[in-house]
Amino acid sequence: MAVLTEKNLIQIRRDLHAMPELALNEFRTAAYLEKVITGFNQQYLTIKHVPDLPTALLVRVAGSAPQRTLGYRTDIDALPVSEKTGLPFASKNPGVMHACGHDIHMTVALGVLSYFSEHQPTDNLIFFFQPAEESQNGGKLAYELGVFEGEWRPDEFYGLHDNPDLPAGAIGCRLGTLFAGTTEVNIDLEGKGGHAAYPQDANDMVVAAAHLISQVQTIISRSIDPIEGGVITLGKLEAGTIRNVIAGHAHIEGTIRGLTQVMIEKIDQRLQEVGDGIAKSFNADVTVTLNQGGYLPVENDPELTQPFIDYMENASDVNYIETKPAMTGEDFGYLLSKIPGTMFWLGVEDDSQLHSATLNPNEAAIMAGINAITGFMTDRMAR
Ligand SMILES: CC(=O)N[C@@H](CCC[C@H](N)C(=O)O)C(=O)O
Repeated sequence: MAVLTEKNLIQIRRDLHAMPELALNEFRTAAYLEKVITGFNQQYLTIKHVPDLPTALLVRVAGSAPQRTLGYRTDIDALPVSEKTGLPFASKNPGVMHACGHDIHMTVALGVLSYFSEHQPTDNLIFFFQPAEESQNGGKLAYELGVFEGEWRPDEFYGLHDNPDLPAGAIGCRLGTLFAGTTEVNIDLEGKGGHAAYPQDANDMVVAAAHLISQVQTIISRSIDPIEGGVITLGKLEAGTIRNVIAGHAHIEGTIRGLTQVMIEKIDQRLQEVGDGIAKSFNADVTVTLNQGGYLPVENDPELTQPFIDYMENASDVNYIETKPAMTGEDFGYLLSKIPGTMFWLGVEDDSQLHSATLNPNEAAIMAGINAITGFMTDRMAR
């Protein structure tokens, strides 16, 4: 097959959109990606599987006169969101949706790979199709499995995230921190259930959870420097079974975000303290489980990011926009803590936000993204 056309790419994106899979379960997605890739010119390509991370896929493109190896990473997982776009190619997997645009990410990566499979690069290229970005930190898992050893280790790593707030096809970036680090939070409150009519004989975990949730809101407003900021979102609460039974258990899930590691650790510590305080005042067992995994702040390396920005600012066909740091998280932060590189935004212009059931990225971003990235990589390899 020759380089993928815009028509091929749109079809690929729609196929991928219709078959979203959750973190570490992306088996059909990985098989689809591999099928597309095996249709490319194989002369310069080597495909690598990772037995202990079976939905990961790596492809190496051998350079003609390599001085270095450039890495390009895309994430491939979806979210537990029930799609409400009404699109003809909407998710066929009930309750699961590419609500974060990873279908666009994968399509752009395939487009760039397709280009370099026909136009041999001078440097080596590694494409990493990464499972489990939304949870389970697939990037960290891969790194710890030694996936990037030997000739599979990039010297510099690049990756994008789509952004509905930017015009379709625009490239957004900045020096330094692009995305927050995050900590996943689980809180279990254990008391004593009982009859709704006899609260004196029970220990109500709905009331304890309500107090905990309210107190947690004071961490950002009262303990954190407002100039630095931070976020705690408790997105899930489960407690009780019926109106006239006092709940003896409550379970809360959430996420903490901060732009520095110090900030994340401070918020983590305050959350633990609030949990301990609620345990004492409600005579409950409160277990706060915090897991940062690989979601470190995404730090763009200044030496590599400045040439990236220079290219994007000066390329006649790129709409470059300098962006502010965002409180979204990304486990590419972990990979960038090991291998220097740059993460950037690709504008997909939509009224719906990331993680929304109505997200409908503008597909014009696909070709614009591919052109910007192949252009940048070609320029980078010439230096
Ligand atoms: C870009 C994006 O939306 N990323 C996710 C990453 C999830 C981080 C982690 N699992 C957590 O929830 O703490 C995000 O929610 O920002």
